[in-house]
Amino acid sequence: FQFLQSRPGTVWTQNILSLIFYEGHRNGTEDIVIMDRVPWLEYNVNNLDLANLSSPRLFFTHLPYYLVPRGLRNRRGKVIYVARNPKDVMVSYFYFSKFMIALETIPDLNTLMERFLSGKVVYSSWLDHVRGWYTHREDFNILFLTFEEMKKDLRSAVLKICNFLGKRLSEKELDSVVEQATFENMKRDPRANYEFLPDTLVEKSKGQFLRKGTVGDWKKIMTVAQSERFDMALKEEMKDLPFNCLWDSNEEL
Ligand SMILES: Nc1ncnc2c1ncn2[C@@H]1O[C@H](COP(=O)(O)OS(=O)(=O)O)[C@@H](OP(=O)(O)O)[C@H]1O
Repeated sequence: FQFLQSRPGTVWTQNILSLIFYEGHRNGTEDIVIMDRVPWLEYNVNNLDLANLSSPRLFFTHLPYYLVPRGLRNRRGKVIYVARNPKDVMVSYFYFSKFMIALETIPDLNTLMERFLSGKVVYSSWLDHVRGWYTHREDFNILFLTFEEMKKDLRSAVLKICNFLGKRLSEKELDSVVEQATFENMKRDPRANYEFLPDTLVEKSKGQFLRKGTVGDWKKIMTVAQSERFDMALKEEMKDLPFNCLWDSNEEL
């Protein structure tokens, strides 16, 4: 199982899980898109028979902790929660909303920022989402990861996932997972780059699902005033959560 909020690196983690668990995905002999390898829990897009998927069943979701299946509360099933610097999440979503036809295009960043901070966005408040999952962590068998640590040391992140899920890979297999999960290689992999999305869902001239894949892109688009407004709304609230790395000022671009 895997649980995430919107734009934190879902597709990235889906791909890592597919590469870890499916040899045919890893060695390129099978051509199954990651959406079918690790399907969406709350929205069965491709009408898969979810109950009868082979074990271990892998899903992704963007749901808050209180909406996921009750069985997970008894630590039946494992949860990987991936968090990302909320400024990067918001900026990524800003571009994503132009690209996805079903999402309302938000005209400017200030408008999005106020909605983002008050939770009036898809999947609701970033802060409540992260805080909810973190404060209820004892109820779940859960591993917290950040986009930033995955970016800094992908190999260690993949190893953490393998250890958590009890999957042993050889050094060679691990190298292959890490290599294929880099941003550049995922962009080239038609099973992972989401270019399979039809024109009825996305406006391809307006962007890409895998856009930049960097840490700190917010610095290029948010003004100092916007960043301060963001800090004021979130930093105090987050001081008891162990996600300070998300705010590290040494983030690379
Ligand atoms: N391999 C790899 N390395 C680094 N970054 C990656 C990778 N794969 C996806 N991404 C980036 O993740 C962002 C998309 O997030 P999600 O997949 O969570 O989007 S969604 O919620 O499912 O719509 C989006 O971020 P931005 O580029 O900042 O927009 C993707 O580019």
